[in-house]
Amino acid sequence: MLEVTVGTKNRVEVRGGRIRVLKANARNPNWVDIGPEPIIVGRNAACQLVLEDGKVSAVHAEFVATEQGVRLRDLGSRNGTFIAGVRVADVFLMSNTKMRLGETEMQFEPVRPERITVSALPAFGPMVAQSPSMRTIFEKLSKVAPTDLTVLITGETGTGKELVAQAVHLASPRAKKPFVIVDCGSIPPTLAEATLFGHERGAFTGAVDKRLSPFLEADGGTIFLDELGELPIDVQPKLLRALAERRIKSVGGSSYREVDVRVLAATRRDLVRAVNTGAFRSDLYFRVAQVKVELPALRQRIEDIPVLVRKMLRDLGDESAYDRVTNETLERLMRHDWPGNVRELKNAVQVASALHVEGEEVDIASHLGSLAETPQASPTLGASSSSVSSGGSIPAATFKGRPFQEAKRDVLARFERDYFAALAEEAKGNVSEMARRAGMERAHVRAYLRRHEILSKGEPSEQE
Ligand SMILES: Nc1ncnc2c1ncn2[C@@H]1O[C@H](COP(=O)(O)OP(=O)(O)OP(=O)(O)O)[C@@H](O)[C@H]1O
Repeated sequence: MLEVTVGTKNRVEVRGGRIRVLKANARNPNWVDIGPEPIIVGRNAACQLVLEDGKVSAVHAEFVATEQGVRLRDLGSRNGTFIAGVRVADVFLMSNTKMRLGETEMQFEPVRPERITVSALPAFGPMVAQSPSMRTIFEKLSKVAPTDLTVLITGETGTGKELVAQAVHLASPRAKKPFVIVDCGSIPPTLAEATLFGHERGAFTGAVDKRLSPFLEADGGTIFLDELGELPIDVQPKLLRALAERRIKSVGGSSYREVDVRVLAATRRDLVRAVNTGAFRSDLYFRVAQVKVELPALRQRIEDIPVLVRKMLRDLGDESAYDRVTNETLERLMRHDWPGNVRELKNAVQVASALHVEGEEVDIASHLGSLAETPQASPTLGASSSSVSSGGSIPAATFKGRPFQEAKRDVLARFERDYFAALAEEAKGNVSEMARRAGMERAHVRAYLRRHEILSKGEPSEQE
């Protein structure tokens, strides 16, 4: 059994360095240290290192100390980042290097000694991790949580962005006040302002009732702007003003109301690139990203898998089931690509835990991708819309003579389809209500609805 104890080592090592501009007349010719906090270099005055060069993009490149060396990432700049004449996108700098950003020559050198020790935590609220990258993030979150700083959380789908936001709220002095989620990805562009700031009755056609702004609902607490990158460009200045002035005015309203909310935001999109392409305003980006937290994909931190599995089984009320997860299973999990990240792992653990036979192995690996990869239930396998009978037994025609894994996937797919079709009917197509009843996140419910083409003729509704 793999060792999954966390909490013994609360410090990790990263390789740091320093950079400077080589031009004699540079505004800032001094060395800038590169630590575990990213240093953004660009023309925008809010960058940590500002370059006065018309060929440099507003937010051009980022340097950060990692375990592998200082990572230099071009942030989608127009004129590129070059090392020895080669345009680079994402590299690790290990030794003295000269690079060019736009027309600005820069120099990098590693620090001596190369390794910097930084604090790390094995858990933050409900989140656990073993990997140095996540434990460094937990350390950062524990420092940021008690403040009112805005935090921008980025990462692929299912990496835990919403969970981080909840955990930050719960670790803050605002914990007893509301935590309100606004899913910017599902706001129709024409209703963006009314959805963010509320509207008065009759303010526009269709505004039958007054609608309270989520900023007022969250007063004293935290507002979480999920999928911020999807916010329509024309409402971005209004959000920026609201954040800067800490007051809002509803659509059709006559006066401003002060609001006291802490703002957390998340996005799957690379917002910095969106800034460089003009799809996202740089001033709003810097206002929201006072602190940046980039959650690594699960495939980049596979050492977290055992502790996550153990935690998930514990949350399901059966931590001892971890003893029946074999090393082979954990190794298979660690080789998987995880397109759905921690959500995909949680899904597989839940299915494996529900289906496993008492006392036998908990075979999580055979339930991988039960959300993403399950084949559509075959129509040749019986026309009944419910292949799992009310007595719990499955008609033998469903699986007879078929390979076990394939048959199991089919049964699960049919179950998923029937479950979500019934749920959609009960909740009258309201995704938030479905999520509440199913005890799942809305994004997850939406993925199942899309997968099984439920509600595909009409838009799922998002009202709370
Ligand atoms: N470190 C962790 N420990 C335990 N559970 C986790 C962890 N990270 C994520 N999860 C679980 O994984 C699931 C997905 O997390 P979450 O919804 O926060 O992801 P997300 O990045 O916001 O996804 P999306 O971009 O699709 O909205 C949730 O059920 C969450 O509880």
